[in-house]
Amino acid sequence: MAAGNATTMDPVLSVEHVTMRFGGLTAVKDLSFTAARGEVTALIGPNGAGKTTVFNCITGFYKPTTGMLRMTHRGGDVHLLERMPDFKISQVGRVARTFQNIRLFGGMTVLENLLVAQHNMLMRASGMTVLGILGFKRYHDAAAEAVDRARHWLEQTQLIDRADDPAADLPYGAQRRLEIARAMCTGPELLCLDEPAAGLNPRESADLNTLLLDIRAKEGTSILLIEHDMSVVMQISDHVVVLEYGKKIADGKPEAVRNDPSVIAAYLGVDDEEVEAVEHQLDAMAGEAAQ
Ligand SMILES: Nc1ncnc2c1ncn2[C@@H]1O[C@H](COP(=O)(O)OP(=O)(O)OP(=O)(O)O)[C@@H](O)[C@H]1O
Repeated sequence: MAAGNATTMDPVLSVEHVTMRFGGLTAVKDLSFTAARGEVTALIGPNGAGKTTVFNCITGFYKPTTGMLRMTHRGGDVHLLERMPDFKISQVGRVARTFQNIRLFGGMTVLENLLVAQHNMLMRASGMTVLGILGFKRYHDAAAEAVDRARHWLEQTQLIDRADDPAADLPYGAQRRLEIARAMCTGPELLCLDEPAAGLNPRESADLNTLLLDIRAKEGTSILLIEHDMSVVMQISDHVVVLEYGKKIADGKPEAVRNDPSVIAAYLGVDDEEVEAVEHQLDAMAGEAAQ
């Protein structure tokens, strides 16, 4: 799917004039961008650019100092995330996330990790335990659905054979997939992934691309991604937003952003005037390599 055009796109998340200050430090400055429904939007930028801070605002870890985070569901319901307590952002806002540093329950089995993720839904079905204790059908149905959903995501992430193993025993790449499975078990409309390819080998990184494209195509889930691995960004993103020192410096299709002089300058740490010379050098090197 093509990157959204701001005037015609169907927005799932609109970040509107968000600023986040920590004391005297402004980590994010008047940031606005839109993530379109059913697309993969990548948030990139050099270290310390403010990417994780944006994620933390979207997912309720921080309340932005100013600005709005408007989540629009498929049915048209609108939720202002900055006004919600963080537990409601997953449950009501239908935003799920993974973390830069994997955060699983290492002592629990792989399957249990996915059932814990559905705890809120099970608690509601249990009438806050009373119906569960009394053995009501509604609770049993919800519990069976939770197991089915967990199995589905274990199959999608190729972890079904490890369902009964402690999560901590999984290899690193499998733990990253389990985090994505766990997030998907909550039925999100927006899946936020903080550096999902970090630490993966090229094969695992390619498998991750396939998994994310499947999630987008089969579930219609919109994805917002922070990623340093440009091969992942360029291969699966429909739309890229670039931050530098908390400010947006580019916003568009991957190929346009990749060739944007201010983005090249931000990544290479050179002034705008020097970018042209650097681009010539890169072109010359690419030409030599092709011969
Ligand atoms: N809780 C906090 N208190 C104070 N400063 C913070 C806090 N969280 C982030 N910052 C600062 O905000 C700025 C942006 O940090 P952030 O982690 O959002 O950047 P990033 O783009 O995600 O970087 P990286 O790619 O290295 O993860 C940095 O200067 C960081 O030190």
